[in-house]
Amino acid sequence: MIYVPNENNDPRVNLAIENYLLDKMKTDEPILLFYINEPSIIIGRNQNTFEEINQDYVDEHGIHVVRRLSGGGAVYHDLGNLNYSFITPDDGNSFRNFARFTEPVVNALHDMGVEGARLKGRNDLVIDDMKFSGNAMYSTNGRMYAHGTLMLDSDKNEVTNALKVRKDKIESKGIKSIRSRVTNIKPFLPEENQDMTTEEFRNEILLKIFGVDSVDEVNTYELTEDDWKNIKEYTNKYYGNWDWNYGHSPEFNVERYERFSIGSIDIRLNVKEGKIANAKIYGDFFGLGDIKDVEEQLIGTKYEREDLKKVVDTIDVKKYFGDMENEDLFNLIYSIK
Ligand SMILES: Nc1ncnc2c1ncn2[C@@H]1O[C@H](COP(=O)(O)OC(=O)CCCC[C@@H]2CCSS2)[C@@H](O)[C@H]1O
Repeated sequence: MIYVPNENNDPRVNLAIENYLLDKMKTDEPILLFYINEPSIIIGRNQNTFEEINQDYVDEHGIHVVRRLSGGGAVYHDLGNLNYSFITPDDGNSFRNFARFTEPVVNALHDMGVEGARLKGRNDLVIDDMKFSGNAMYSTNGRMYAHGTLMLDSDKNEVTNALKVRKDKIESKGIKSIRSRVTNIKPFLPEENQDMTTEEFRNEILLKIFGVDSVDEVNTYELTEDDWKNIKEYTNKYYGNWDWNYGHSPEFNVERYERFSIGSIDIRLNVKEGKIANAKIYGDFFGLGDIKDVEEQLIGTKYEREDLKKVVDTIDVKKYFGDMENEDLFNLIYSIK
């Protein structure tokens, strides 16, 4: 096994490193990568980002939103969460065999005194039936990775707040995350280890997985300047790019209705690849202009705060709707009440 040290905390970079190692480091030896992310939501490959996150909350708290290659549901990461990733050749028997890759981690946890840790169901690690680790896999061109989270000391409130589904009705063909009771590992560690940092926890797990007493004994590969050049490309092209993180979502519909002093407004949007593909506005308001003009102005706009705000600000709302403000229209289309 080869260990690739990594102290990066940016989820866009971390997922790029993992993707790069999968594509380019063609070795038969399993590679072990760890990463710790700043507050972020990591969306499953086939999910609808718009549906999985609380966008207003995410914007207010500067939480990253990044889509990964592996399937499964959305998870929340912060600096109290350690992610591990085994990158290996795909022998054809390991895909969906979660036990194969979670076993070394579960054993490491047992060695550290977390006795109750075990695999439950398809892809969860639990203690007392409470989840502390979600796992997923991705396979391409004869190579695969199996990765998982380890909630050592995450902010559990944030897990709920950031992942809260938007209140407005969004119909989608995406896969919904399974909501489960979560726990941190920390309270289950022996008392003398409960003040461990996430990095110290990582180093312990590393030693246990390699079965050695010191980091010097771990077979290590340091990323080179050339590796970094490639990793930056992956970051820009995918994980740092709105089109991948949001635009890749399945098509969905948004329906918003509100009664204003000028009458009711009912907006129906169809969003494809993250952009408004169709817009219909109904209601009993008295408009001067043809509402079709407004619908056409909305078409092609990204269903995203800044772009949408720019477009809505150019609309002469008084002409089309009567006594209301551009902000009212924006909030109706986008914000959560
Ligand atoms: N960090 C973390 N760890 C464990 N469980 C979590 C976490 N965040 C949220 N959840 C819970 O899991 C469900 C989603 O479970 P679900 O089974 O739908 O999805 C997963 O587990 C996917 C795991 C992906 C792991 C990757 C590893 C490196 S990058 S991300 C969510 O609704 C919460 O209840």
